Parts: sequence; structure tokens; C-alpha cells
Amino acid sequence: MLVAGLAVQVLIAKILRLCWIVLWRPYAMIKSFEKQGIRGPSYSILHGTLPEMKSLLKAANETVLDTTCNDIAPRVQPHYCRWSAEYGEVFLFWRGVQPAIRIADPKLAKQILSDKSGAYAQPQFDHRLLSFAGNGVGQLNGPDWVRHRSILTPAFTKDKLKLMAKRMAACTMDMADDWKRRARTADHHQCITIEMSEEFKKLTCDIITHTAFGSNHVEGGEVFKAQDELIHHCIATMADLYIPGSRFLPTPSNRQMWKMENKVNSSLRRLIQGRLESAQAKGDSDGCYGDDVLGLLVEASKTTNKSLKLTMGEIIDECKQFFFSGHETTAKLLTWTIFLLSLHQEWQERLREEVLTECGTGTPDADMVPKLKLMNMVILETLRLYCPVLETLKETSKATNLGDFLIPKGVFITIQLVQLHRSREYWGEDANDFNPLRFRNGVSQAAKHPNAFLSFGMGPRTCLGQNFAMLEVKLVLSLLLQRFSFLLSPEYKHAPANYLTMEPQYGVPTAVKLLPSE
Ligand code: HEM
Repeated sequence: MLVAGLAVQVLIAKILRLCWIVLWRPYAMIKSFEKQGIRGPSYSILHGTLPEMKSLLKAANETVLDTTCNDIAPRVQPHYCRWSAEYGEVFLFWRGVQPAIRIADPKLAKQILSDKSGAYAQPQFDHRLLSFAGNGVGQLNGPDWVRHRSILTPAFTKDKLKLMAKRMAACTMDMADDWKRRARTADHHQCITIEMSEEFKKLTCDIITHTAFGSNHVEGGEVFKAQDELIHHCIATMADLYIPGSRFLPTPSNRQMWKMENKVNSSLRRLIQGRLESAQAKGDSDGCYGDDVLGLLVEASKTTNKSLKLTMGEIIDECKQFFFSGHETTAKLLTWTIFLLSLHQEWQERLREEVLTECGTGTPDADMVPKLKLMNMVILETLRLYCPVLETLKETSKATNLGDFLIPKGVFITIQLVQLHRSREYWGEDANDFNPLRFRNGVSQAAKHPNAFLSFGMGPRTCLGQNFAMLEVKLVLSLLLQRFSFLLSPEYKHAPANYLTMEPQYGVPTAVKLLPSE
């Protein structure tokens, strides 16, 4: 009787909690936001505003834009465009039962991103994201985040980047040599058609594998291949409603995910173990575990300093995170830069001239890169118009004042970069035009507000790999512009899409021609 009574009590408590999450909290939250003038699309029980978002995205994905149109927000985030037109700049929407508000204002963005009190934390994502992205520095909060960030920061010092530049250039030369071979055997004026997004994905995978795993890049490449499969499997289910606990059910999809996750984790464990053993075999107990990122992480597992120590599980998570954050984003930036340079031939010519003047025809290195001023402007303009990361997400860890609003605890705040980067108020009437010269006096002077450009975020959680990404993109572009010219293929369909990063839905088929000097 006692056990049955307890069971009934637990059941009632669970039902009440469910009612609170699904009904009462949304109702109270909507009322509290309404009082502050924040409205939004209607909440539907359990699903929130996901159904409307999914149907708007589905319709948008069936459209194709004019190739010269940079006004891409209605295609990549049609739900935000619809809701901001109806409810104003700041509005409330629902990711299932999770309340979220959207902002696209640089002053509010600055307040959130420069906060050091922990009021705007990294949201705790569902298991699908953690399984492929890793519960690494980008997902952690509080002292764990401080520890991981201090361990990883030295991976991106000037000296380390110089070393990495050599590996980046070598990987790019392999790709360029392959293009050259294909162009030389092509019967059509040494011109071949290459789908840029796939090609750059392979290249950035190669680069990140070499920089992460150094001499173990072959085994590392296999791990990342398995992780890539896992990423694609998980992304396919991301827009579905996530029911807490459902990850433990042995559904076919979950079973496949567990298998892939196990493969990634056990291979990474073997690699880490291998590093430890080879340092031991050399009698190197103080550890020279390698000058790559894995070496740095393994070293952190051996230290006696608790504030700089990592466990095996944490190293695995950081390796996954390094791959996840480091290659898709950079691949997309390269793809969209080549797209814009193919459309704007005059800029392609200007950049080629700059590369030949500053670097000659030899292999550019990390010291030459800062001299490429025009290239820097073109990359920034690409980041503004086709930002690989479309939005930055935070979660309030306590009731917090944001501008004139009081945001309760547990609300997601999404900073919509796509909209912020093309706000006429801050960027002027030509906000949707490709105009790299707007960056001639630097990022902070390019718009009417210094924080209207947030491709890499800002403040304490600013992108850790920003210098790595910029160096990589500049080196790759320099090496390619020295050898090839680019023109959009007539098959190209302009269809930027939100696929976790800004993806060209039908790729970017490009006519690549060997320069006469080659
Ligand atoms: C074009 C390329 C890239 C873009 C546009 C980009 C953008 C971003 C953005 C917007 C954030 C989030 C800031 C926030 O949450 O407030 C971020 C964080 C991060 N990025 Fe990048 N990123 C790029 C490349 C890279 C690369 C190449 C790496 C590593 C090799 C990297 C590693 C990270 C890490 C570790 C974080 C988390 C930092 C933290 O929370 O402390 N990123 N990035």
C-alpha cells in the first residue's frame, strides 16, 4: 500500500510538472512578455511554433533567387522575416516548449555578448547536437568553460598558426595540383567545372585533420569521416520535435547513431592512447605529445595543475568540437567568397593583382597574409552577406534586464546575424550590395554601430578559431588566384539555405580555368 501510495504521488508530481512545462509556463511567459510589448506567433501545445517554422522553411527551400540577389533572409530564415514583419523587431517564439526571443539589434547584441556575469549562458542543447559536436568549449559554462578555454587558447598563438600555415598551404597545393591535372587534360580550353562547396569541404577536412592530428592525420581522417556521417545523420532529425529521454529508445535511427558515436569515440580513444604510449616509449614523461592540437590536449591530461587538466572524455569532446567548428564554417566561407568573386570579375582581378604583387608566384606564408588588404575586405564582405553561422544563441541563467526588457530565466535569445548584417539603419541603403570597400577603415568603422558585424561573435566567447579561419581562407584564396580564374557555371542555381551553416542548396558549380602563366 505504501509503495503504491508513493508511486501515485510520484506520478501525480510528474503529471503536474508536465502540465507546468507544456501549459502553465508558456501561458505565464506569453502574458509576462505581452506586458512588455513583446508578442509573437501562437504557441501550440508541445510543438510551440515549430510547425509554422517548418512549413515556411519547406516553401522557401523550393524557391530559387536571382543570382545577383543578396537579400537572402526570406529564403534562409523565412520564419524570422514573417514574424518580425508581424510582431516587430523583438518577438517571442517557441522551439517546442522552449521559449525564445529573437533580436537583431547591435546594442542588445553587445550587451549579451560582452556580459561576464554568466547571465547569458551557452544553451544546453539536446543530445543529438552534443553527440556529433562534442560537449567541448563552445557548449560549456562556468569554471569548466574557463578551464577548457585556457587550455585551448595556446593552440592559436602566432607561432602555432605559422606552423599550421605550412600544413594549410601543402593541403591546398594537393588540391590545386589535382585541378591542374584535370584542366590540362580537358579538351575545352583548359577549363573544368568544379562544384566548390564539396571541393572546399574536402579541403577544409584535410586541413583540420592535419592541424589536429599532425603525423596521425590518416587515422584522424578516418575518425572525422565517421564523425561527418554522424553529423549528417543527426542534422536530418534536428528539425523534429525532441522528446526528452527519447534518445534511450532502441529505434533504428538511435541504434545507427549509437553505432556511429561508438566508432568515433573508440577511434579517438585509441589515438589518444597511442600518443601517451609513444611519449612513454621515448621515455618522455614530461611529455612531448606532438606540436598539433591533439598533442596540446593530451599534454593537458598529464598535468598536475587541476585548473589546466583534461580527462580522456573531455579530450574526445574537444577533438569532436575542433572538427565540427573548424571545417564546415571555413568551407562555406571559401565557397561563398569564390561565388562572389565569380560574379564580380573586377574584384577577382584586383585580388589576383594584389596576391601577385605581395606574394609573387611562390607559396604565400603567414607573414605575407597581413599585406593582403583588399582580400581582407572581400572576405569580411562575404562574411557579412553570407555569414556561415546564421545566428548566435544564448540562454538566460537568471531573470535579466536586456535593454528595457526583463527576460525571465531559461529563455533562449537568438541574435539573428543574417538580419543584423543587412540592416539599412546601420549599413545604409546599399546594405544588400556587395561592396568590400565599406571595410576599408576596419570592421568597427564599416557600419553606423561598431557591433553591427558579428560573424565571429564578440566578447569573452568570441570565436576561438577566428585567426585560424582567416589565415586559412587567405592562404587558400591566394594559392588559387595565382593559378586559376573563376566564372559561375550556367547550371548554378542561387539557393542559400540554412543547414546548420549557410549552405548553397544546389552547390556552386564553377567554371575553373588554368591561367595562361600556368
Ligand atoms: C568562417 C569561419 C568561422 C566562423 C564564421 C565562426 C563563427 C563562430 C561564432 C559565431 C561563434 C560563437 C560565438 C558565441 O557563441 O558567442 C564561434 C565560436 C567558436 N568557434 Fe568559430 N567560427 C569559424 C571558424 C572556426 C574555426 C576554424 C575554429 C577552430 C579551429 C572555431 C572554433 C570555435 C570555438 C571553439 C568556439 C567556441 C568559443 C567559446 O565558446 O569559448 N571556429 N565561432
